[in-house]
Amino acid sequence: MTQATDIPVLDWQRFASGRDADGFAADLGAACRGPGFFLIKGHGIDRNLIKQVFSQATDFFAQPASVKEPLSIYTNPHNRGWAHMGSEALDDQSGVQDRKEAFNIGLDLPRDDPRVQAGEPFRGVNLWPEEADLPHFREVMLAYYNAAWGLGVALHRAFARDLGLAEDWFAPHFTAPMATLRLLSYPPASGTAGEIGAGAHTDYGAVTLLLTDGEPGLQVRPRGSDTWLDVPHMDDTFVVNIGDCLMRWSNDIYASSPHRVAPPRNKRHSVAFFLDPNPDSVITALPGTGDPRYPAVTGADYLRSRLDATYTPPEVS
Ligand SMILES: O=C(O)CCC(=O)C(=O)O
Ligand SMILES: [Fe+2]
Repeated sequence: MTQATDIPVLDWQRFASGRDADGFAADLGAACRGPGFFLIKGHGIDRNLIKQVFSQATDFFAQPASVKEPLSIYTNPHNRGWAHMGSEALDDQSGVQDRKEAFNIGLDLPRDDPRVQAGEPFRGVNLWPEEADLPHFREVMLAYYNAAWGLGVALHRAFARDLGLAEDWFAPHFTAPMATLRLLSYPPASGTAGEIGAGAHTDYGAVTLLLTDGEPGLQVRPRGSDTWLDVPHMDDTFVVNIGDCLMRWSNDIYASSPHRVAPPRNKRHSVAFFLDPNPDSVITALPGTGDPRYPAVTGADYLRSRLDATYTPPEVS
């Protein structure tokens, strides 16, 4: 088996026209079978919107903990809100907590949405900072959430093509997804032995669209390799990686590769958009991929099981 040792850069504009004239889907498929990580340029999301997301994130994290505390993810069973430093260990076997803080929003539903009223899993309302503190936060995050959702769904047209399916095969699975927009902030390394920004893990959903700020730290260990590669940062380019759901859907044809964030030299911000499927989507081997290697699981059950392993319950006082 050939082993990919680098992370390809792909130009989305080769596919965005709707015609796959020069084999973009096959190049994308090769990246998904190899490292499971690639960079996407020509993504079509407004550069200015991306700048605003980073600047709102900087302002959000700069607030004192007492202001962020009411938004704690612990007050919310739907994976929304603020995760304080030390609340998470993405490598749940390591016993080492990640040195980062984060803020999540999900699909924005009103309080009177029947799914919210019924208490369906991952169907909560978003938690927002006070408008007086961050007046544009909500509008910027929602605009970006929708743009990233659109790009993530569009990418699945190319995955489907590569996997020999109708291009719209995945569309019904992302109509009301458990997608999470997560702002991340990593403090500079303290120099303590064994510390980690984010422990080694695979992502849980179908695909992750990541924006980085240029401060190094992200590393990937491609399938079949025991070497950690630095994931490069390119201006106005997404780092995209395959998550467990798409690996399971593709019956291991695509790789959901372990990655981690080494403690950065300087403060580091990143913005992850995790595109998980609809909660009731059943993830089972796609047609034509052979005997299933995994039992069928719903999107919601899979995400719940992984989140439960990752979070440290708050101390009971
Ligand atoms: O911050 C990053 O660059 C990656 C974060 C990550 O892998 C995650 O939160 O799942
Ligand atoms: Fe990740």
